[in-house]
Amino acid sequence: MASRPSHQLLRTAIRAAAPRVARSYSGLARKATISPISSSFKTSYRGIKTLDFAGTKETVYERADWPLPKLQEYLKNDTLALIGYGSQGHGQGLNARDNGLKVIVGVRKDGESWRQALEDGWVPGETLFPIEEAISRGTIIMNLLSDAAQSQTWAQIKPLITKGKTLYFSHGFSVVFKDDTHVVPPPDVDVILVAPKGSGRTVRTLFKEGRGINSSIAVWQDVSGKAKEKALALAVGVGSGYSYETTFEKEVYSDLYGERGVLMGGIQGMFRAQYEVLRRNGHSPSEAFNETVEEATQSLFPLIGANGMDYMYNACSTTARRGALDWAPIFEKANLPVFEALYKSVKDGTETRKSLEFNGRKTYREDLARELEEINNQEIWRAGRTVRTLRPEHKA
Ligand SMILES: NC(=O)C1=CN([C@@H]2O[C@H](COP(=O)(O)OP(=O)(O)OC[C@H]3O[C@@H](n4cnc5c(N)ncnc54)[C@H](OP(=O)(O)O)[C@@H]3O)[C@@H](O)[C@H]2O)C=CC1
Ligand SMILES: CC[C@](O)(C(C)=O)C(=O)O
Ligand SMILES: [Mg+2]
Ligand SMILES: [Mg+2]
Repeated sequence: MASRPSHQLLRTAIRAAAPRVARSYSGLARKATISPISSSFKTSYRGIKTLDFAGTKETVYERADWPLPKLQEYLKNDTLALIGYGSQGHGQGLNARDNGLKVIVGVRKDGESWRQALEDGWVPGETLFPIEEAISRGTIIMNLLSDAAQSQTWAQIKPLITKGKTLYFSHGFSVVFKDDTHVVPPPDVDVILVAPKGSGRTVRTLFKEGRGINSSIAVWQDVSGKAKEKALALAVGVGSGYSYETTFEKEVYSDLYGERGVLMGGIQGMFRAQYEVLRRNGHSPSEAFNETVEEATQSLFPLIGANGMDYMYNACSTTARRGALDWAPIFEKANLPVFEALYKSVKDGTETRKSLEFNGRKTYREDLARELEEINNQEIWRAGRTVRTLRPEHKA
């Protein structure tokens, strides 16, 4: 088994570093007029950590740096204007509201998002407004419109983002690909990024479980000198457990790449290819589905998630281990050129332009829904629906 730091070791390292961190945060505590941070370190442990990630030292910021009273105090004069109410708007908005922050939502009046916001308890005229009005009322403008809509609405939105406000994104897309999106923030506002590394639905469920999503944070423009601090506070506010520092560029390249690759497109393609070959060789739909998707998602992938690849291998037969070890490099070699092509397509803006064109259409919702319905009707996923009905938790 690969070695990893024990919790005991981690706790010892954290205790040893606590006084140094407490000192470095005492200045911050004074500026923010909050109770001295050193006292909270007596009861909670150090939130900021330098950890060794496979030989590279990186800094990770933890929620423990921002106990709720400190977070609320820090943002007490701010109104978070959350623009857009898709998956992230829902997750981040409800978490920030539950954290006691002042949050308002801005969406198109009477659109689908308006309806969903109403369902989640946002109140028209109090916490729910048309986009322009929400931006005017907010101090921290959280642009959570779809990436295509961020570009389309920029000309109307930009003049409302006045000096002293903070512009917040959850993706580096709009500002990094400015030649295509034309999103160039005003020079007199802080521009920050908090990008949860997971679906907005998970941002919400992990928060409700008392856990937190991993997020990337970055600063594009620091006018106040406090942009990073704000990003860290907001990351906690919207439900992050751990924040990893990056740049807008690195975030958008890795994110567009990952979702097209292993996270979504790659895994879909791999599942389908394996299933098809099983079917061509006379295996039944249930057998092909169980051996491809059900076992992966219900048994083996959670083992990787919990304890790593070696753990999953060791939980499988020696027969499986031998064969998988032999075939892994073959898959790696076959996939490497595909991933190289994908990264290039991301970095040169091809993926951005395709996304802007497609998701900028008036019919983007129906067009996406139509394609997803086609997938839903593929035999593999139809077979999956029946397999899932047999799960104990399934309710007829
Ligand atoms: N989905 C996720 O889990 C993640 C998303 N992100 C990033 O977060 C941001 C938000 O993404 P997500 O939550 O998925 O939202 P979506 O991409 O699903 O966008 C939905 C929102 O955009 C609005 N919208 C779309 N077109 C327009 C338009 N022309 N004018 C005004 N509003 C429009 C919709 O309003 P209406 O209902 O009125 O059409 C809705 O509120 C993006 O930058 C994304 O990359 C980052 C991490 C994960
Ligand atoms: C993997 C898709 C994602 O990047 C995400 C949930 O993190 C997205 O854009 O939705
Ligand atoms: Mg993404
Ligand atoms: Mg992502």
